[in-house]
Amino acid sequence: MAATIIDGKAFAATVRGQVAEHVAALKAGHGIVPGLAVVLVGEDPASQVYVRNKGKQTAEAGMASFEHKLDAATPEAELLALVARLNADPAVHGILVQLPLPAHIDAAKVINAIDPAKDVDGFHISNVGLLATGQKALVPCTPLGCLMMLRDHHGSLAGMEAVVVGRSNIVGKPMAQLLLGDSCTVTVAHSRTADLGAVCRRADILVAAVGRPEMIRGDWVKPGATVIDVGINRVAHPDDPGKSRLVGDCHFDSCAEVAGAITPVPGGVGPMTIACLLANTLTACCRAHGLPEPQGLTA
Ligand SMILES: Nc1nc2c(c(=O)[nH]1)N[C@@H](CN(C=O)c1ccc(C(=O)N[C@@H](CCC(=O)O)C(=O)O)cc1)CN2
Repeated sequence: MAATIIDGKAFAATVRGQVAEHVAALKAGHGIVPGLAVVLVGEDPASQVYVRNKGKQTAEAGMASFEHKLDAATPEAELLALVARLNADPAVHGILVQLPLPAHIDAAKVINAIDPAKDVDGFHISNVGLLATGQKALVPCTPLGCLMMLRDHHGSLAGMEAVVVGRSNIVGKPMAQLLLGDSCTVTVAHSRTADLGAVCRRADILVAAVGRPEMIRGDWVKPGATVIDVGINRVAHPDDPGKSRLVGDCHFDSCAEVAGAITPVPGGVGPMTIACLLANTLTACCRAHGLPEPQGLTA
């Protein structure tokens, strides 16, 4: 294996430490405690784990954590009423509705009901538009985490050729906007791109967010490229089909033989998602109170 492993778990701990320092200063200097409200509808096991971790890490950073767990059959109107209450609550600076939502709820309607200034997921159409037009926005946490890791590894990204594989609203599209903002030359590819391998081989920075286990293999990677694997896919264990294991969208061993640097799964992009959620909550709090934003924790 030739590649440097980009340790997202360690980097996320550093980011959380920086957030905690800012939070302590806000408390000491201004008596302000940033607050994050997380809303979970239903009992999806993975979502329950993510929401529990969000609450724990929010409290560890010194922020106030408000958890709202609703029954899977909660009517959409009830969820919208909760969002309206959180929008009006001055102790809440960030609101996150855990996805996916049950099928009877219109996720876009709920997301767009969140006050954009409290939309720490960066999914509200106002934040999407602000990011797309290069204005100050709240930025989706997973692509923000990828950008932080890339800046940390490379310094400047200007002039680099970036290929993002995946076109989701949560990762692919905002990732492309962020890389453009850092002056990369950006291609957005996807599962139906013609000769996807040849497109990927152009990339100095290859971001895989296509949701297909181990689809990208080493012969699609340009020698020395930086590979950011956003995929989190649970697959059967090869030695014991009764057990499962997590793999990314990249075939780690073959990609690591060719890449210059690569994020592992688990322990790469995933932990950065929650660290950036804390960073966004801090940013939203500072903006709400007209205070300077933390440096290095925003796009
Ligand atoms: N409202 C939102 N919903 C969802 C988001 C989001 O950003 N906002 N993202 C994902 C889930 N997610 C956070 O919510 C998330 C996913 C994965 C991880 C993580 O740390 N993964 C670990 C592995 C965890 C495991 O063992 O299963 C890793 O990659 O190392 C954190 C957060 C969908 N919903």
